[in-house]
Amino acid sequence: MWRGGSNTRTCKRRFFSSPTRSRHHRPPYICRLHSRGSQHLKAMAEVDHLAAERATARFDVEEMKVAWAGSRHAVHVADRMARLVASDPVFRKDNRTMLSRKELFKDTLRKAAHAWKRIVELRLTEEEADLLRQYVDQPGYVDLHWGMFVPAIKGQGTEEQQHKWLPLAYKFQIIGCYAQTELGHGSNVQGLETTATFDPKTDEFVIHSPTLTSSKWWPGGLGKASTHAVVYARLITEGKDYGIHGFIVQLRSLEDHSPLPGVTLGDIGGKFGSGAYNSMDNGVLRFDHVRIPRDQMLMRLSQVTREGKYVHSNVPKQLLYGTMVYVRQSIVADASKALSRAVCIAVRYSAVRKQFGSQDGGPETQVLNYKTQQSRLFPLLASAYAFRFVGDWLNWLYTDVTQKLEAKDFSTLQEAHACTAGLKAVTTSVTADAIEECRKLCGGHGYLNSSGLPELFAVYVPACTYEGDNVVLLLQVARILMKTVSQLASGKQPVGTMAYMGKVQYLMQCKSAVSSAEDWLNPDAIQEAFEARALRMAVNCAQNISQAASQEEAAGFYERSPDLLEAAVAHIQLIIVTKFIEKVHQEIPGHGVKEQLQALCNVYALYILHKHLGDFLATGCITPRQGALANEQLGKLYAQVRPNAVALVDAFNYTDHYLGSVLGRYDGDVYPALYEEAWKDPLNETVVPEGYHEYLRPLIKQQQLKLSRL
Ligand SMILES: CCCCC/C=C/C(=O)SCCNC(=O)CCNC(=O)[C@H](O)C(C)(C)COP(=O)(O)OP(=O)(O)OC[C@H]1O[C@@H](n2cnc3c(N)ncnc32)[C@H](O)[C@@H]1OP(=O)(O)O
Ligand SMILES: Cc1cc2nc3c(=O)[nH]c(=O)nc-3n(C[C@H](O)[C@H](O)[C@H](O)COP(=O)(O)OP(=O)(O)OC[C@H]3O[C@@H](n4cnc5c(N)ncnc54)[C@H](O)[C@@H]3O)c2cc1C
Repeated sequence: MWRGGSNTRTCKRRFFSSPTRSRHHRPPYICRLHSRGSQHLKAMAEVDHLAAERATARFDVEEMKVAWAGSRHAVHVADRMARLVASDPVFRKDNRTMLSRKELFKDTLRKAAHAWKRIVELRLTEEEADLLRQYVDQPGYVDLHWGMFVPAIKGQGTEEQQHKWLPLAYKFQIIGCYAQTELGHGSNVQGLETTATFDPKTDEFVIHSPTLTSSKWWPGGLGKASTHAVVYARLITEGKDYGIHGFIVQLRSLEDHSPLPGVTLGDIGGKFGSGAYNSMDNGVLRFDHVRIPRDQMLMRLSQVTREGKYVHSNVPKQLLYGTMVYVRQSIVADASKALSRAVCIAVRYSAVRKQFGSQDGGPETQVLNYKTQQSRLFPLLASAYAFRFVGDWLNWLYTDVTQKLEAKDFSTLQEAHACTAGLKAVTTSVTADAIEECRKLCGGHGYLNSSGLPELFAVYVPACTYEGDNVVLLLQVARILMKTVSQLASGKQPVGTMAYMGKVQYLMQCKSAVSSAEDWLNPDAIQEAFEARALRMAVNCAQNISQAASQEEAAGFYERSPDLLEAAVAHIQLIIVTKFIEKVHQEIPGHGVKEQLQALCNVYALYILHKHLGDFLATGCITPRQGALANEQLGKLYAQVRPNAVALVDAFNYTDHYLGSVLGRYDGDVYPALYEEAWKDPLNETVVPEGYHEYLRPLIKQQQLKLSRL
C-alpha cells in the first residue's frame, strides 16, 4: 500500500557520465614532463604498505565481504556490476569537478542513457540494474524517477492507474519526478499551497499555483529532464479543501520536450560544491490553471467521484506519506555506503601516510599508528558497519509493515514512522560529519578534489535536509516517545523498538554492575546502560513538559524541544546498538569474522557512551568511574582493530572507480597518483596562464620600472 507491495529497491541514486571535453589538451612539453615525472615516481614507489597491512589481518576478508554484503550472491552481483561500470569509459568520473554545470548536466544525461542501454542490452535484472546505477555514482533525474515517482504511483495509485502509468515509466516512455516541496514550505507538508480544484463540468482537476511561495521548488529531475511529475496539491471539491493529495501531471511535450501550456519550469540554480549534486536538475515549477483528467488524481487512499464527491477509504491519512517512509529507509542503507567509502579512503591513506618518529634515518610512523588518529577513525569504521546492519534490519521492518498494511493491519505504522524518521536523521547527520572528519584525517591532501572527499561530502550533506530535515524528523520521534511514556501509567505495554520502556520500574533505578574495563565487553551491560539512559532521558522530558505546561502540552513540548531532540537521539542510538548486538549474536561463518564484528560492535557502543558520557552520568545510569573504565576498554579495542583496519575496509569491496579517490587506491600507490592528477587540472593546460599578459606582466613590469627609477 505504501509503494505497492514489493520492497525491492529499484533505482537508487546517482548517475554518471564521462568527460565531454578532453583534459589532455596539454602542450607536448607538459606531457613529456608529466610522463617522465610519473615514471620516475613510480620507480620510487616500490614499497606497498597496504600489502604489509593486509598480511596482518586476523580474519577471512572474503567471508567478511559476505557479512557486509548480506550473502555470497550479493557479493558476486555487486562485484560484477562494479567492474562493468569501472571498465566502461563512458562512466569515467575523474574529471567531474572540472566540468561546467552545463557540461556536467549533459554528461549526466549521457551516462543515464548509456546505463539504460547497457541494462537493456545485457538484460539485467532489477537487482543488477539497481547496482549498476549505484556504481555509476552520479546524482541525476533517474534517481527520482525510480526512487520516488515510480514508488509514489505504486503506493498511492489504484491498480488501474498502476496499469496505465507504470509500464510507461518502466520503459522510460515518460520520465517522472516527485514535486512536493514549495518555495514557502518543505517541512510543513500540510502547509503546501498548490491547489487542485475539481471542475465537475469537464471532469477535470485544475492545478494552480496561487502565490509565488506556492511554486514547486527543489524536486530533482524537474528542472530539465522530467516529462511528468507526481504533484502534491490541496484537493478542493464542492468548495471544500480536503488537504494534500497526489496528482500525476504532464509537464513537457513528449514530442519536443517544451513545457505544456500553463506550465512554467526551470532549474533552481547551482548548489554547494564543485561537481557534486550539480549534476541534478533540481527544479522550479508553476502552474497557471493547468487542467488534468480526474483519473490522474492518485486514488488508492481517497477518491473524487464523477459528481465531485470526496470519498476517503478507511485507512490512516498518513499513508499519503508512504513514499517518504520508503525513501527514508533506503537513505539509511545508503548512509553506510557513503560512510564506508569515506572511511575506506581515510584508513588506506592513513596506513600509507607517514609523519615523524624516524629514528636514525629509519622509517617514519604511519599516521594510522597514532592513537589520536585511531580514536577519530575507528569509531567511524565501526559506525559504517553499525549502519549497514541497522539498515538491513530497517529494510526488514519496512517489508514487514508493508505486508501488514496490505492486509489492512495498521498497528505498526507508528513504529515504521519513528524508526525510518529517527534512523534517517541520526545516520545521515553522523555520516555527513564523518565524511568531513575523514577529510581532516587525510590532512592537506584530503582537501584536494582528487581525494574524492570534498565531492563525497558535497553530494552527501543534503541528505541531512532532504526527505525531511533531521531536526524535524527527530521531533517526530520525540513526540512518539512522549506518547509512549504517557501511556506507561495506564499499563499499556510498549511494543517493537519501544518495548524496553515496559521495564520502566527496573530501568529507572538500576545501577550498572560494571567494575572492570573488561566488564564493558558484556553486551548485557551495554544494553542495560543504553536502555536506562534512553528511558530516563525520555521520562525526564515528559516530567519537565508536564511541569512546565501548566498551559498546553504543545507549549511544554515546544519549550523542551532541545532536550527532546537529545532524548530522541538516545533512543535511536539504542536501536543501532541493539541491532548490532543482535547481528553479532547470529551465526557468522568465516575465520575470525565474528570476532572482528564483535570488536566493532563494542567500539561503536563504547564510543557513543564516551561521547555522550554527560547523558549517562546525568541520568545516573553509570558512575564516573564506570565511564572511565569504558574509555579504558575503548583504547584496548582500538589496539585490537589496528592490525585489521585495512582488511576491514577491503571487505567493503569497492573498486577504485567507485571510490574515486587517489588517496584510497587499493594498491596504496598514492603519491604518483596525486602527482599525475595535478597535471590534469585545466590550469595546467598552458605553462603561462591566461591573463598573464593582461594582469601579471603589466604589474611586474610596473614594479620593475619603479625599482629602476630608484
Ligand atoms: C532518491 C533519493 C533522493 C532524495 C531526494 C529528496 C526528495 C525529497 O526531499 S521529497 C520531500 C520530502 N519532504 C519531507 O520529508 C517533508 C517532511 N515533513 C513531514 O514528513 C511532515 O510534514 C511531518 C511528519 C513533519 C508532519 O506531518 P503532519 O501531517 O503535519 O502532522 P503531525 O506531525 O501532526 O503528524 C500527525 C500524525 O501523523 C503521524 N505521522 C507523520 N508522518 C508519518 C509518516 N510518514 N508515517 C506514519 N505516520 C506519520 C504522526 O506521528 C502523527 O501521529 P499521531 O500523533 O498519532 O496523530
Ligand atoms: C538536494 C535536495 C534535493 C531535494 N529533492 C526534493 C525532491 O525531489 N522533491 C521534493 O519535493 N523536495 C525535495 N527537496 C526538498 C526537501 O525535502 C526540503 O528542503 C526538506 O524537507 C526541508 O524542508 P525546508 O527546506 O522547508 O526546510 P525548513 O523547514 O524551512 O527548515 C529550516 C530550518 O527550520 C527548522 N525547522 C523547521 N520546522 C521546525 C520545527 N517544527 N521545529 C524546529 N525546527 C524546525 C529546521 O530544522 C531548519 O533548521 C530537496 C532538497 C534538497 C536540499
